Amino acid sequence: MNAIKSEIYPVIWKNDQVLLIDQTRLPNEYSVVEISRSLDMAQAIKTMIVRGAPAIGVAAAYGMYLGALEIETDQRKDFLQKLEEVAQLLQQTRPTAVNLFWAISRMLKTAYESLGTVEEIKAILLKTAQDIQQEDLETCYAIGKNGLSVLPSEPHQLRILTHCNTGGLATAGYGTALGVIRSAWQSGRLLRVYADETRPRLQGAKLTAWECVQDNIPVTVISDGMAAHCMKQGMVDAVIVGADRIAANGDTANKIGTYSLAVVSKMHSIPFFVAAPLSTIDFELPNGEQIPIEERDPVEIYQVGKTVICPEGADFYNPAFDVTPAELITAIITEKGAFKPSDLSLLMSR
Ligand SMILES: CSC[C@H]1O[C@H](OP(=O)(O)O)[C@H](O)[C@@H]1O
Repeated sequence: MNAIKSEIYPVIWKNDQVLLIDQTRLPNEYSVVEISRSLDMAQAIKTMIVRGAPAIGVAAAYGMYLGALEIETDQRKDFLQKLEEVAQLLQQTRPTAVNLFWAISRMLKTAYESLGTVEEIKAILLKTAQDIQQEDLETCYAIGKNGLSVLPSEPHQLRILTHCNTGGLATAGYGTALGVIRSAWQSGRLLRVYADETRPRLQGAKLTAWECVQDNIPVTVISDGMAAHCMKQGMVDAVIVGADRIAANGDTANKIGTYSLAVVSKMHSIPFFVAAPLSTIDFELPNGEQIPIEERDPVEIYQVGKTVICPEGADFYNPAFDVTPAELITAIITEKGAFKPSDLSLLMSR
């Protein structure tokens, strides 16, 4: 079997600060940003210093605690009112990943349900943020294990294509889709990963490739446009991606480019899996039509590094996510097991 390192934790609580791996500087520079204020945490999420649906949920939870520390009152009502303002600040950072809103709601619920003093509430908020982080790490290990049970049985060593980054950097650690890939590697079930570079922010080329190299997992980086060709050439046995928001019927919002991967996978009868924690499922949304799709600054399209690659006069469109219809998804792998999209309702209130 194969050993892995997988000690990549993008968010660390240490000495009354949050330490974030600066994911905008990887893979060329491993640097850590120290966050002590809720405003700085909001900025870190918006600028993608920390990114990845579960990871921004964990980051937002600590952002709520940092915001609570900034509230200087011992009056419960006043404290809760100001904590709502911190929640709004963090909710305005990125609209698609439901994990962010789930984590903020859980922190607010904790505060409202706590009957102690303001100081006692603050202490419980820290514990809740730490619980959210630990639970997500354990969830990723469970997703990794559950993913093994649905991977194709042949060939024994699989060639798995993935999109964007869904590893330790995108979660509390270990990863969702990349967590399944790690588990396959540890079990001797993986031959190679094909990582879409994932324009425009290049999370695949920069982050997934970096995580695979850290764990000595064979990885081939391809441009997004090559995925269909690789499938047509018979180079891919399965596709596994993450998710930012899954509607109740299984429609899934994920990094832009996921939908086209699903269409081509269907065309070539290649199983297409989504790996995500229950905190990514939005049971209040009946289908994917209402999932808010973040549109980011066009500079991400027309500038690569410091080089402008497009002429003056061109227009730009930069949606950060797209929605894959449930009928294109073979199974959704969660910490509770793998489910057909049509069976997601079995997971409600689990
Ligand atoms: C563990 S799934 C992470 C999910 O989030 C990513 O988006 P972003 O890099 O913009 O935060 C991408 O959609 C991944 O699939």
